[in-house]
Amino acid sequence: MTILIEQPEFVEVEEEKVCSEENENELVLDGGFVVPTTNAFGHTFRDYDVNSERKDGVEEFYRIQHINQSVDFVKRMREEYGKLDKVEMSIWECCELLNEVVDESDPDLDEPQIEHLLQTAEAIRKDYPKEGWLHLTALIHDLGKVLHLPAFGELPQWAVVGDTFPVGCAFDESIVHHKHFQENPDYSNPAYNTKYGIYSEGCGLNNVLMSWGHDDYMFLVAKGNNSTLPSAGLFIIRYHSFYALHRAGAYKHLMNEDDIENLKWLKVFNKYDLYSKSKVRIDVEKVKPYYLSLIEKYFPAKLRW
Ligand SMILES: O[C@H]1[C@H](O)[C@@H](O)[C@H](O)[C@@H](O)[C@H]1O
Ligand SMILES: [Fe+2]
Ligand SMILES: [Fe+2]
Repeated sequence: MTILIEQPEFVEVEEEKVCSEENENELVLDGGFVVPTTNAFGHTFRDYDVNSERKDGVEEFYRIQHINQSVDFVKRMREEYGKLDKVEMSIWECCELLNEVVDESDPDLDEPQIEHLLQTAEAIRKDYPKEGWLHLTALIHDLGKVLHLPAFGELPQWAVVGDTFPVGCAFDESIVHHKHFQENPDYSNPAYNTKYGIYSEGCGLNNVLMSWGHDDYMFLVAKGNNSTLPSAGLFIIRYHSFYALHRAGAYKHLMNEDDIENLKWLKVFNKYDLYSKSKVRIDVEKVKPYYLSLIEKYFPAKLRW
């Protein structure tokens, strides 16, 4: 197994943690973070079928997302947004901008996004106090949602939020509201609808086109601005919405060795991303200096977006 030098080492204690988290009944994460059993609406997390006030809106969101995310669309978006010619601003300015965005795909959260960023980062910081890169990754993982704002072309929600999945090969059954893929043009295209489609065994996720949204965009921003975040941090940003992989274990045949290593950290991260969503507010001014110091360490003062 190759471990890259700048890569944070996944020490054994943490490896055990990941394993114990796989036990469905395990409610307490080592380090003290207590996983709540219900979300702010009194339902279990990520339940897309329960009759909640958000159910219909969320399903409609996924219907449109599944119809429109195709190989052609993704290629166009990556090209357009890879230019990074829309806005110039700092990471913190972007955190503040994100306050304007409410995510229509999320059955568990209807708070402004900055709350979610800080809730995730502070929860993970408590349990992994030494991993500054992980705290910062948590703070910025959803910043790509600014794509929904006018200055970024005001992309519709289906091109910004929601779970992501590969395009160019068959859509896995484990993807939320899978039935709506039937109307996607790629669904009946023989070049794109087989297990491997345009990919090959172990080709590496880096070579796989993912449905377009805030994950891949923020990855392009971090890369394009020469962030020094370790590859596990970049991987978390890029694939945190890829639940078919990190939750259901689908598409493993496309992963390479680096992906397998990085996935361990993504699984750790996901607990905090998902279960820290609550109505508990964080005192922004109090924690701001700490995050500013991390931003300074891993990013330039101004970024191209
Ligand atoms: O609704 C949520 C939300 O959009 C998250 O930001 C995304 O990462 C999740 O995968 C998605 O299910
Ligand atoms: Fe996200
Ligand atoms: Fe998130």
